[in-house]
Amino acid sequence: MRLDVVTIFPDYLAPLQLSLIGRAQAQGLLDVRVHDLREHTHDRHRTVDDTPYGGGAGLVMKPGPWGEALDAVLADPPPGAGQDGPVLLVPSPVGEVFGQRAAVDLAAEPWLVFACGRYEGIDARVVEHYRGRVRVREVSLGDYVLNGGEVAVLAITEAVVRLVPGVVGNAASLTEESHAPEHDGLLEHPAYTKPASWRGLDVPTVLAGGDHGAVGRWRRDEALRRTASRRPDVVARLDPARCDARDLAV
Ligand SMILES: COc1ccc2nc(C(=O)O)sc2c1
Repeated sequence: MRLDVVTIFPDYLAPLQLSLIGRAQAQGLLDVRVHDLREHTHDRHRTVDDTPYGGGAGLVMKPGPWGEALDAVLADPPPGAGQDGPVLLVPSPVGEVFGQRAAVDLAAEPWLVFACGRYEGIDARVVEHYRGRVRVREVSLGDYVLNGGEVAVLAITEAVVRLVPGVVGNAASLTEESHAPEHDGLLEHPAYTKPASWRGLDVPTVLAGGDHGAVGRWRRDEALRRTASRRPDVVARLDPARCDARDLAV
């Protein structure tokens, strides 16, 4: 997978060189390229923003530098980019809320390009223009507002890249996690390790009993109970063929 990130704060993306994502690059599973938007300005002050048409507070990112930056990225496709080209992801408070389903879909893409906005956002014509050239998805981490897209890029990249085959050592663990489609999107059951008793709190006896069937049932019940009590929105979109009200009445 190739990831391109265009930003005015390249150093913000330094964590992509660490840990799991850094290791994926060393293994050749991932090619991350961070581009400084200011390299596509031509004035002495390297200006990337200006006042909004129609007035109002704040500044809007100019379309010119974005057009040059994204054109330069698109002009250098990775091998295997395919006919569809990249998915252009634009983190934004007005975007679709990013979730595990989107992470799974994006993990199957050979090429993702992120456009990190700052200030009051990017001139709307940039998204409009590129919708005619590539698949564009405006995405938000949730119903709150950050100062820019970089934090969202770090979160989305981690959620997506860990699903790329070979990146996580034990791929089986991915199917048992919260929100995993293989886990019906439920929240994960509680986890325990040694010692069996800690500060008067004991590990549930079923987990130490060696009855794998009973452990599996206990874990499923705990996942259903947690999901029902904490995430009614997740319950609302469960597949009734796999989880019905009886299951949730645990
Ligand atoms: C100007 O660029 C921004 C500003 C706020 C913001 N908030 C996000 C979020 O996911 O909450 S993405 C994002 C991008």
